[in-house]
Amino acid sequence: MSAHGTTEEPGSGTAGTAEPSAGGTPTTRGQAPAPASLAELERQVAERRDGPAYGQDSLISCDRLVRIFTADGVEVQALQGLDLLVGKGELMALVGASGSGKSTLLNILAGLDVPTAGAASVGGYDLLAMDAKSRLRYRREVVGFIWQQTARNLLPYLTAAQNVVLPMQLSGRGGLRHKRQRTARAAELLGILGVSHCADRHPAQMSGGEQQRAAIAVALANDPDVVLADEPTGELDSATAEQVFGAFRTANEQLGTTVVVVTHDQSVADAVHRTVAIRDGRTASEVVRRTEIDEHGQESVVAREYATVDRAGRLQLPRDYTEALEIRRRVLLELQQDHITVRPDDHPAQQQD
Ligand SMILES: Nc1ncnc2c1ncn2[C@@H]1O[C@H](COP(=O)(O)OP(=O)(O)OP(=O)(O)O)[C@@H](O)[C@H]1O
Repeated sequence: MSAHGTTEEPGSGTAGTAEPSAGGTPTTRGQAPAPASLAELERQVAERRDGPAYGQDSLISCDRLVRIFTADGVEVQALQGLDLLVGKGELMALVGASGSGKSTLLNILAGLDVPTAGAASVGGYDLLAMDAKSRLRYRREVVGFIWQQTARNLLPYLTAAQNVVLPMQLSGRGGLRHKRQRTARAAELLGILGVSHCADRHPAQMSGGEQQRAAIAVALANDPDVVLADEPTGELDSATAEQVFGAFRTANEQLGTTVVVVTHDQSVADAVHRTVAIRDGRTASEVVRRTEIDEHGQESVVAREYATVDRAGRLQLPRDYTEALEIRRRVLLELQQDHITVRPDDHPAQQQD
C-alpha cells in the first residue's frame, strides 16, 4: 500500500449460503434446516417484492451481464454474469488480469458494444434496449470516454479548445446554443484541468499528459453523468500519470462527475475510493478506502478488501486463500452469530463422490 498512512486489511474469505439456525446456534451446511412456516415464507416474498429493485438508486447498474464473442467459430465468454453497481459521484477503478473482461465492460457502458444477455443501465438508459437515436444521444450526453492512446482522443487538425467545442456543437444542446457560450465553457474546462496554456495548440504541439487532460475536457464538454476511461495513464510516465489522474479527481470533486477508470497502474488503483477487481468476467473482490481520524486527530486512509457476493449469493474465494488451505472442490460452511466460517473439506479423499 502507499506510504501515506494507508492500512490494508486482508480479503474476507467468507462464503455465501448457509441455513440460518434458530437461536443463533452454529449450523453446518448439510444438516436439514427446519422448514419455514408458510406465513414466514409469504412475509419474505412480500418483503422482497416491495423492496427497492436491484440497482434502483445507482447511476450504473449491471445485473448478471453476459457478453459472448464468436471468432472463427470459437465462443469466448468475456463477461460471465457480471454484477456491478456504481453510485452517483463515485470515483472508482476497475482492475484485473489481462483478458478478464474490463474493456468489454467499459465498451458496453460507453454504448459502443451491446451485451449478449443480462441487464445494464446508466443514468436511466437501458443499454440493451436503446434504438440508434437514443444510443447516439446517450454517447453524446450521458457518457464521456477516454482511450489509452492519446492520439485517439483528439482530432489532430483542431486545437485543444476546438476539440472541446466540437461535442457541444454536435449535441446542439439548448443551453450551449451560442458560439460564445461554447467557447467560454471550453476555456473553463481547460482551465479547471490545468491546460489553459494548450487552448490554441494542436495535439502535436502538446505532451502526452496535456493531451490526456484536454481529452478529459472533451469528455466533460456536454456535462455527462459519467466519464469512462480505459487505461488513460497507460502510455505516460508516473509523474505525468499522477497529473492526469489529478484531472479525473478534479472532475469528480469539482464537477460531481462519476468516474470509472480501467487501470493497471497501482498508484491510480490506490488513489480512488473503490477498486473493483474483475476475474474471469465477473466481479471478484473490491477494496474500499475510507479516511479515518484517530484519537490524536491523525488522519489515515484505511483500505479494506471485500469479496463480492453476487445476486445468486455466490462468491469467489481469493485464489491465494484456496491454495493456502488446499481447497479444491467443496468447503464446509458454518453460520455463526455474526459471520460464516469456511473450512476445507475434512474428507478430501471422498472429493470424487
Ligand atoms: N471483439 C472480440 N472478439 C473476440 N473476442 C474478444 C473480443 N473482444 C474481447 N475478446 C475476448 O474477450 C476476453 C476479455 O477481453 P477484454 O479486452 O475485455 O479483457 P481486458 O480485461 O480488458 O484485458 P486487457 O487488460 O488485456 O485489456 C478476452 O479473452 C478477449 O480475447
